[in-house]
Amino acid sequence: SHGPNEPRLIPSRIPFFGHLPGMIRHGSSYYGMIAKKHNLPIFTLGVPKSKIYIVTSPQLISAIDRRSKTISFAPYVVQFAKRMLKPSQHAIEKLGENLLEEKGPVGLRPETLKAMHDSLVPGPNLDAISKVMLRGISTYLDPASVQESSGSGRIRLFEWTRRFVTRASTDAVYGPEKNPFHDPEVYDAFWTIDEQFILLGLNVLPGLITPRGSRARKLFFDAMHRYYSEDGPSTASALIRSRHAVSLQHGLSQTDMEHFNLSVSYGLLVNTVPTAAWVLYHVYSDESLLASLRRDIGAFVRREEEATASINLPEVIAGCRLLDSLVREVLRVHSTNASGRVVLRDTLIDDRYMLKEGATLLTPSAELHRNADVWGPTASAFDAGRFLGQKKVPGSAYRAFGSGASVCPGRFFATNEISAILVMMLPRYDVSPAHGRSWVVPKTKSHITTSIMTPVEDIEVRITEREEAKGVKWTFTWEAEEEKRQD
Ligand code: HEM
Repeated sequence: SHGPNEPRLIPSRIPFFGHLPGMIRHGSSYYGMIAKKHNLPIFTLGVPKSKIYIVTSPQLISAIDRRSKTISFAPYVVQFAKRMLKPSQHAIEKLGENLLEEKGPVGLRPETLKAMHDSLVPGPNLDAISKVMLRGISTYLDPASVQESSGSGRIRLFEWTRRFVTRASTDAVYGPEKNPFHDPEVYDAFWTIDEQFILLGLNVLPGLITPRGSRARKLFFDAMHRYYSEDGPSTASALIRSRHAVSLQHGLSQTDMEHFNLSVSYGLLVNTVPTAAWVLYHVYSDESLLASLRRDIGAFVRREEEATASINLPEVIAGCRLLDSLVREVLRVHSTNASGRVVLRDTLIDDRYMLKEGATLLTPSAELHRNADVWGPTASAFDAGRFLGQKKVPGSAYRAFGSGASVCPGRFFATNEISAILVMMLPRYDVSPAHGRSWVVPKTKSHITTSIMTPVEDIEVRITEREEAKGVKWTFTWEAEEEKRQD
């Protein structure tokens, strides 16, 4: 049934399955096709046994964000846990408690989320993990390591980025001393789980449907078991320690805590890796952007002695506006998340639209990021400087990290890491396509669980040290200035 005040139902010619085949065939671009045809700020798509509201207007998103308790992201978190993390019944019950937050922000889910936000917000905790991350990245990006990775002369850009971002991010979060990802088998297992995500997520006889995925998940859980048994969390970041404390308070078993780390690693890695690789691609494939950024970053280089150079990362991140704009623009252009919510109780939004309990609500980022009413006539083009001169857009129109109560807690860390990679690369290295002289714009694909598009085929490049960088000893530091932050 469909109420008169519900968002308009878009009819489908396919009985029973409704819009499901279109959604499977076209992925998130299906919503854009329908939005364009009907030009509606919100509409309903029927699917078997349920309905989905699609929102394409930033104003309505703000109204929805204000109702985050009844139009909630939390059921997705519970579903993710049930399908992917092999939790105990007790853990699932705990996670599903107080979903509507009628007792206030208490319970496993809201308290864990708060612990994540608190430990990743700009401040001493974020500085501490950024420092460890920086150390990890600089080891991989020193000339000897880059030379080693170039073995045959070619580097697969996304795969290479994945290697050092995984290492540096997990060292930062799990602590460099006992980080389970040091074991190459754990690294491979994690990325196999990602590859087999859809099959594992079906949660039906995974051992038969995806033996590889199933084995990888077991290997990952076993590694986390060793980490917890060796008191790994005591050597970890505030993020892991505070999650650990909340889990203990809610009586989670050690096994559940170990398993829940798959979701931590997932959030930590799967979007940062492709974003960092895209940033490198966009800068190195555009000579004038490359020159501008080298000039702007150059202003932050200290040369105290002959043949030495140093950069303090927080200064560049705070002061280089083009770098900031570039990272935002890469995320805007390649973002493809649906930011799902579940309507937990009938809710009226904008005094007009009645959203019914049990329905799903999606705010597809790609659609909003291409909206010319918001971004102007160049909405579909890549423009690294867009955010330098951009007229004010509503915050809810920029969807790369979601918004409202479920906004990504890792956004500051991710931005620090992506910026750090660029700042360490640009002064020292040239990157050129391995085949031919010109860069080819790659075809892209989306992945059901990640928020960033990836190329259908990896981009092969050559990385060479710049003449002017040879023989110079580079140092990269993370010294945050407390006073600056308080301004
Ligand atoms: C470029 C990198 C990243 C992108 C594009 C990204 C994007 C997103 C998006 C779109 C959401 C969903 C928000 C919503 O639906 O409203 C999200 C949620 C989340 N992200 Fe990120 N993320 C990134 C990096 C990170 C990092 C580094 C971490 C961990 C340190 C992280 C942890 C999380 C967590 C835990 C959630 C779930 C929040 C909740 O439960 O409400 N993300 N992220």
